[in-house]
Amino acid sequence: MRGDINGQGLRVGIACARFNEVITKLLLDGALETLARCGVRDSDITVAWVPGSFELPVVAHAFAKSGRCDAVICLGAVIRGETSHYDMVAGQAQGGAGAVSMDTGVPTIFGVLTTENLEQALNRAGGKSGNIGTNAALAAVETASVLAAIN
Ligand SMILES: O=c1[nH]c(NC[C@H](O)[C@H](O)[C@H](O)CO)c([N+](=O)[O-])c(=O)[nH]1
Repeated sequence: MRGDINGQGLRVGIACARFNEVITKLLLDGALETLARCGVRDSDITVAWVPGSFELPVVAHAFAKSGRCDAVICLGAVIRGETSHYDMVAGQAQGGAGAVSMDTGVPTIFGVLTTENLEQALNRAGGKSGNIGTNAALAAVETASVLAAIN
């Protein structure tokens, strides 16, 4: 069984962290462009900005429990050089996103960069290593497709 990347009719919630917005805006741009390429209508996409990656899971959970989202994407950038609590922020974002998926059954995609420095983040936000926002959007559409086939 394989999912496809046909996003027509798919409703997507995106929780995006404002912290390191210079990076997360690029991730969001990549995700939105990819969702459009997959056929997801603009009107079926809701973007919610949160202060930082630590707050992503609670908003992702609200999207998933609303009954109005077939997939949820969490976008953020946690950069070690800027914080002494890097592991806590990154851990909450990762663990929280996974918990939302398992708690609700709504695919909640972890599109949060965890890097050592800004350069590594820029490379993964549309630079030479691609765009994690694009990858997250594709994962959201494909996983929703697989779940639709199973259910
Ligand atoms: O998304 C991030 N939030 C960060 N902190 C804010 C955090 O996510 C919460 O918004 C804050 O702790 C308030 O709860 C970061 N740093 O601290 O460096 C970071 O690198 N990335």
